[in-house]
Parts: sequence; structure tokens; C-alpha cells
Amino acid sequence: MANRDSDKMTQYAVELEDTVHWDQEMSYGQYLDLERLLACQQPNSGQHDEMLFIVIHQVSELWLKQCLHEAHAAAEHIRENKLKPAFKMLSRIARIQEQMIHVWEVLVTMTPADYTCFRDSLGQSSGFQSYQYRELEFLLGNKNPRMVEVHRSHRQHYERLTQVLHEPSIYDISLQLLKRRGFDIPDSYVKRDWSQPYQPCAEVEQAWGEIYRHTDEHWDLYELAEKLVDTEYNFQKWRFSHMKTVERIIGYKRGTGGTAGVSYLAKALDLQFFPELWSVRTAM
Ligand code: HEM
Ligand SMILES: N[C@@H](CC(=O)c1ccccc1NC=O)C(=O)O
Repeated sequence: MANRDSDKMTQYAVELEDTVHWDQEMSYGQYLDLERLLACQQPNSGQHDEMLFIVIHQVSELWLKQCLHEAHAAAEHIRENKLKPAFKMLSRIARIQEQMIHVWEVLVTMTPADYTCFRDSLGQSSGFQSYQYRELEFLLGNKNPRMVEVHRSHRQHYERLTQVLHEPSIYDISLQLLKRRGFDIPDSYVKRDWSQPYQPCAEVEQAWGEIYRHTDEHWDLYELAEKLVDTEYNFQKWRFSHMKTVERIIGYKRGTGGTAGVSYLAKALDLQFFPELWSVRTAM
């Protein structure tokens, strides 16, 4: 047994020697731009837990970046009637959301006292100003023109958010697909001012009802509906965990972003991206 182990070690060493070429043009660190990435964690306060706070936010923003990458591509594929690749992207978003939800388990190791030590150094900055989070909300269909105003002083973010606000959401694009497939979707739901909040509609609920009642005839549309529901379900889980984590750490203090705090976050739980995909369940 011992001999076999030392054989394995030798094989491993030989393999390493054969495969590692240190003079490669592109190294791991260069490819990932690690020097820049790892220079971005600079706590202001000198308090131990501020590092965790920064890392968790940065990890979350990186996952949001990936979600946007997938969601924009999924919308484009649905527009082109290419549902299978869109499903793959929507499934990936759901897996990423699970990671983002799980991150709260790490953050809650920070006690209220730990956070209070550096909260003042955050000034008026707040997750409320996360332009990637807002873009994802717009893309999924929670349109609110007022949310763009926060970004007025940053031209690039302001223009990007304004653009996504005025484009159809992934749900609007799905309803256009339903219309192409012969469902009775009102014209005002396939062409409208996309910057305005979505209003639930009886015909849309009936169309989804038809799809859910006859899955064998409309399997791909049913699969699309369920992928969208997965995304919204996970988004709500994220919102809920955020709210409970905030309650656990700062109680009912006002937020640094100027909102009432927990009660603002609780109200966001009433928002729905795909209302008829939920109401259809009652109607069945
Ligand atoms: C100690 C941890 C945290 C606390 C105490 C906290 C607190 C808050 C509060 C009070 C708000 C309401 C806006 C305000 O007035 O500031 C808010 C919004 C928000 N936070 Fe956090 N947060 C924490 C961690 C995080 C993390 C890790 C993320 C991940 C990116 C995040 C993302 C957001 C987002 C996107 C909003 C806007 C939500 C919306 O407008 O619906 N927060 N947070
Ligand atoms: N709104 C938080 C502060 C906060 O959480 C925050 C501050 C700066 C950067 C990101 C943050 N995260 C989420 O809101 C608070 O009121 O304590």
C-alpha cells in the first residue's frame, strides 16, 4: 500500500513537470486579471468584519453581472424563437440565484455590534444604488422610471438603465412569442411604452391557463413558463433573506440609502415580475 502511494506521488511529480511551463505567455493571474481584482477590497474602517462585507457585495455583484449576461441572451433567444438555448440560460440564472441566496448564511456570522463598528464609514451608500440589480429588475419586468433618477449623476449607468427601462422585458418578449404562436394576446401587450409598469391582464392569464392545461400540446411554452417562475421564486427568496438579514443586523433603523429600512424591503416582497404565471394557479 505504502509503495503504491509513493508511486502515485512520483507520477504526480512527473506529470507536474511535464505540464507546467512557467514561461507561458498567459498565466492564470494574468488571464483573470487577479492583481486588479484582488486590489479592490479596501476596507475604510480598519474593523475586522468590513472585509467580509466588501467581499460579499463584490461576489454578489459579479453574480449579478453573470445573471445579466444570461438574461439578456435568453431574451434575445426567445425573440428569435430559439427556446432550448434560452432554457439553458434561465436554468443557469436559477443556479446562480441559489448561490446568491446562500451568501446570506455567511453574512449573518456578522453580529449587530460587528456591523455597527463600521456602518458610519459607509456614509449614504446603499445597495439601493446597485445599478446591476436595478437593470436585472427592469429586464425581468419590474419597471419603475423613478429608480433611474438615483443614477443621474453617472452618465453611463443612467443611459444604460434608461435604455433597458425602455426595452421590452423578458416577460414582454415571452408574451410576443405567445401571440406569434396564435394565443389571443391584446395588441397593447405586444407594443406599448415599455418603461411603464406591467399591468396584469385576463387574456394573458387565459393564454397561460391554456398552456398549463394542455402541456402536451405546448410543452416548450410550459417549460418557458416554469423557468420564469423558478427565476421569480428565487428572486423573492433573495429579497426575503435580505430583509430578514437586515432585520437581524440593524433592526428597524433607517437605511443609509434614505428608506425606512426593513419596512421598505418588506414592501418589495409584494412586487411580481410575471403576475399571470402566479394567478393562473388560482384559476386552474
Ligand atoms: C449588513 C448587511 C446589509 C444591510 C444592513 C443592508 C441594508 C439594506 C437596507 C436598509 C436597504 C434599503 C435601502 C436603504 O435605505 O439603504 C437595502 C437595500 C438593498 N440592498 Fe442591502 N443590506 C445589506 C447587505 C446587502 C448585500 C450583501 C447586498 C448584495 C448585493 C445588498 C443589496 C441591496 C439591494 C440591491 C438593495 C435595493 C433593494 C430594492 O430597492 O428593492 N444588500 N439594504
Ligand atoms: N443600507 C445599509 C448599508 C448597506 O447595506 C450598504 C452600504 C454600502 C454598500 C452596500 C450596502 N449594502 C446593501 O444595501 C444600511 O442601512 O446599513
